[in-house]
Amino acid sequence: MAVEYDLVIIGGGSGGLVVASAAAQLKAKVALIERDRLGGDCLWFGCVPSKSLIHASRVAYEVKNAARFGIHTEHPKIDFAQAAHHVQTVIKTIEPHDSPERFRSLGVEVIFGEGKFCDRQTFEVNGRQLKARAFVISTGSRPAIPSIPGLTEAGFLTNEKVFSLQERPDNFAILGGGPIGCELGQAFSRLGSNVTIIESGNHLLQKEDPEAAQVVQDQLMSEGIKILTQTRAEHVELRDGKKQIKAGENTIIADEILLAVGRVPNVESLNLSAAGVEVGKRGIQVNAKLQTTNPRIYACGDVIGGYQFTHVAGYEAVVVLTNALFFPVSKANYRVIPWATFTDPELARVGLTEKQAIERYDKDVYVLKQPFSGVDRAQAEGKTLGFAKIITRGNGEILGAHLVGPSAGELIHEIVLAISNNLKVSALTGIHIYPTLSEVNSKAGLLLKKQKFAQNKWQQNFLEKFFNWRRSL
Ligand SMILES: Cc1cc2nc3c(=O)[nH]c(=O)nc-3n(C[C@H](O)[C@H](O)[C@H](O)COP(=O)(O)OP(=O)(O)OC[C@H]3O[C@@H](n4cnc5c(N)ncnc54)[C@H](O)[C@@H]3O)c2cc1C
Ligand SMILES: NC(=O)c1ccc[n+]([C@@H]2O[C@H](COP(=O)([O-])OP(=O)(O)OC[C@H]3O[C@@H](n4cnc5c(N)ncnc54)[C@H](O)[C@@H]3O)[C@@H](O)[C@H]2O)c1
Repeated sequence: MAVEYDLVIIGGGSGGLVVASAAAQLKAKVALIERDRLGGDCLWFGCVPSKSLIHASRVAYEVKNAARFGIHTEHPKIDFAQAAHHVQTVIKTIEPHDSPERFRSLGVEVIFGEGKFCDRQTFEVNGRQLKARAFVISTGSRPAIPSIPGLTEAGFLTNEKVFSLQERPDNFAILGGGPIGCELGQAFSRLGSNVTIIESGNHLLQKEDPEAAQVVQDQLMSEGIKILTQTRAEHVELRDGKKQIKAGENTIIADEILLAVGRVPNVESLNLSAAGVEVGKRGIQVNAKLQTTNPRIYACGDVIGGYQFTHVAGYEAVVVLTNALFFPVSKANYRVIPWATFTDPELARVGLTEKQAIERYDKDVYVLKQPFSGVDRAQAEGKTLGFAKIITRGNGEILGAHLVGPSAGELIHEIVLAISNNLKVSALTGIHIYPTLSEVNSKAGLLLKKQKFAQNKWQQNFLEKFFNWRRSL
C-alpha cells in the first residue's frame, strides 16, 4: 500500500526531535506532530530550567559561605524574580535549536495538533489522515498526581508550573524525595525558602547507592531542609490562605506544594488500541528493537517508562531511527547508562550497585572507595564531602560506580568510557593531572591492587622474607 510518509513522529521532545532531524537529513519524508511546543519537558519544564535555577542557588550559597575563604560579604540579597528571569533567559537562548523554523528548514513537516490513531497505519491530526511506513511515539511523560484528600482544592505545583513562579514561596513543601524533590528542594532552600521534603521511602534518592544518597540527605539537612522519610501526605487543607498538610504525626504549613512523586506516560489521547499498541504498567510496551506490539510503530523516551533521562531518550531515538527507516535489526543496549542528580554534592551513577553486584557475583566483588577528602584539589576548594565508590570483580572488571561529591556528574564519564570499552579498573590508574578532582578515579582504581595485596598473606610474607634476605647479603 502506497504511503505519504516514511516516518510520522508523534511528540517533539528530546526523543522525537532527534529522530525527526536525523531522518529528514537522511532524505526521508518526515512529519512531526506536536500538541504544544517543540522542545519537550527537558527544555521547558525539566533539565534546562532546573539546572539554571540550581546554578543561581549555588551562587547564593557560595556567596553566603565565602567567609571561610576570608571573603567577607554582606548576607546576599536574593531577588527571586531575577533568578527566575535567568531561568527563562536560558530557555530562550536554547529554544531556537528546537524551533519549528529550524526543523522545517531541515525538511521536517511540523504539524501542531493533538491527533489519534485511526488504524494500524493511519494517524489523524487536524482533520488530516497521515499514512506512514512507520510511526514513532515519543510523547513523554507527565507528573503523577497522588490522590490525597484536599490536595486539588488546596492547589499544588508540578514541574510544569514551578519554574514560572515569580515570588519565592516562604514555606515550600515537596512531596517526593527523588531527583526532582532533592534538586529543587535544595535550590529553593538556598534561595531562601523553608523547605520540607516528604518521602515515602526510608531515605532520599531511592534509586541510588544508599551510602551515597545518605551523603546528599545529610547535606540537605545540614542546610536546614526538613526531611520526613517513611512519611506520606494524608490530607491537605487550605486554612487562612496556607496549605496545611497532615503527614503522619506531622502537620506542615506551606505556601506552595510541589509534587515530585514520579511520572506517568502520555498515552491517553492516542487511541493506541486502534493501532494495536499495548500499554503496560510503566508505559508503552516495546521489545529490544523498541518496536511496540505493532511492529511498524516504535516508541522511545519517557513514554516507554524505562530510564527517564534526556540522554537515554536521545540514545533510544537513534535505535528507533535505524530500525524504522531501514531494517529492524538494531537493539537497545542498556548495559552502560549513566545519570546524575545535580544536588550539591552531585550524585552520579553507572552500572550495578554493591547489592546488585553481590547478588550476581557473590564473593567476587570488590568495593573501591576513595573519599574526596583524600584528593588535594578537593581540599584546596573546600569541597571534601563525598567519595567515589567503584565496584569491581577480582579480575578488575568494572561493574558499577557511584560518585557523590564535587562535579560527580562530570567525573563519572571516565568510568563510563572504561566500562563501555570493557577496560579493567587498572585503566583508570594512568597518569592524571595533579591537582585535579579526577584523581578521585585514579586513586579509587588503585585500591583493587591494594586490597588484594592486603588479603594475600602469602605474598606479604614472601616479600618480607625476600627483603630481609637481600638486606642480609
Ligand atoms: C524537573 C525535571 C528535571 C529533569 N532533569 C533532567 C536532567 O538533568 N537530565 C536528564 O537527562 N533528564 C532530566 N529530566 C528528564 C527529561 O526531561 C526527560 O527524560 C526527557 O525530556 C524525556 O524525553 P521524551 O522525548 O521522552 O519526552 P519529552 O521531551 O517530554 O517530549 C514529549 C513531547 O511530546 C508532546 N506530546 C505529548 N503528548 C502528545 C500528543 N498526544 N500528541 C502530540 N504531542 C504530544 C509533548 O508536548 C512534548 O513536547 C528531568 C525531568 C524533570 C521533570
Ligand atoms: N538529574 C536528572 O537527571 C533528573 C532530575 C530530575 C528528574 N529526572 C527524571 O525525572 C524522573 C521523575 O523524577 P521524580 O523525582 O518525580 O520521580 P522518582 O520516581 O525518581 O522519585 C519519586 C520519589 O517520590 C517518592 N514517593 C512516591 N510516592 C510518594 C508519596 N505519595 N509521598 C511521598 N513520597 C512519594 C518515591 O519513593 C521516590 O523516592 C526521574 O526518575 C528521572 O528519571 C532526572
